[in-house]
Amino acid sequence: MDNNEEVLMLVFKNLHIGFSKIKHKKESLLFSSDELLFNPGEFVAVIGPNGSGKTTLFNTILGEQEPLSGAISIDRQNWKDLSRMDKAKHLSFVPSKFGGVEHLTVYNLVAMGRAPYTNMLNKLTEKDQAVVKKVLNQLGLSDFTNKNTVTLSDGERQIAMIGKALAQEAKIMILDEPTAFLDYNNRRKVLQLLKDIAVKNNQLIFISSHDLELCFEYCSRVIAIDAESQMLLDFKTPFNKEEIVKKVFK
Ligand SMILES: Nc1ncnc2c1ncn2[C@@H]1O[C@H](COP(=O)(O)OP(=O)(O)OP(=O)(O)O)[C@@H](O)[C@H]1O
Repeated sequence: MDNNEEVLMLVFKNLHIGFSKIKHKKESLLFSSDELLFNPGEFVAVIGPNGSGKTTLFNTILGEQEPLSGAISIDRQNWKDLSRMDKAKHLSFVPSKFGGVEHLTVYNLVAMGRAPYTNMLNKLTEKDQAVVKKVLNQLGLSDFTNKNTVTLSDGERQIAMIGKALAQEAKIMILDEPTAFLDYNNRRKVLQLLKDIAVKNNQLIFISSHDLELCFEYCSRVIAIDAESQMLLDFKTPFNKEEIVKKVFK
């Protein structure tokens, strides 16, 4: 590839998102989108009213469900053609709520992010251990290494989950409502952390959120689901907040 050519990370090609015919029900389209390109280093918020399709969009990107039509490609490869392991090397996912698991330490949680690179026995190589250590340092989690994940606060646990995703070294990170269960300070802390990661690691990060003001403040791009026109709308900074809210939350 020509070195000057921009690498296109993720492309939505005329996507139609929704649910296909189930039993006697008709196919239900939630929204469609024109061609959209996402590049490394972007911090993208997916916003929209309850039930507009944010989780469905993430499930489609994650390959958990098929688009009604259109396609998603990553680095010019059709997402559908990649193996599960290859997908895990490209894309990490952080669910909204993780309550912790008894006896699972922060170190072991972060180390689980190395799963796509380890063998069947999940034995960490020196390189894997170095990545886990680096992530723990980067996120200020070194003092929590041996702490049980059930005993962490919601904020600490969310950061540990981001650590697991970082250890996965995927170019794209998707977080479903990462601030939903956090207090005001931790919301800001997590969003600042994600913003820094996007820039420093040159990663493409997607979050879904109902914290519109914070999305406008921290994100570099907002993808909004307009349920009325059934279209995905694309906004870049500087955001015209009033216009976006008016269009999407009628
Ligand atoms: N398996 C399914 N089959 C058919 N429709 C579904 C299915 N799962 C979800 N839906 C519907 O699809 C729509 C979009 O749901 P989705 O969870 O993606 O919305 P959301 O924007 O993430 O909502 P929220 O902000 O409340 O989390 C909703 O109307 C929901 O009822």
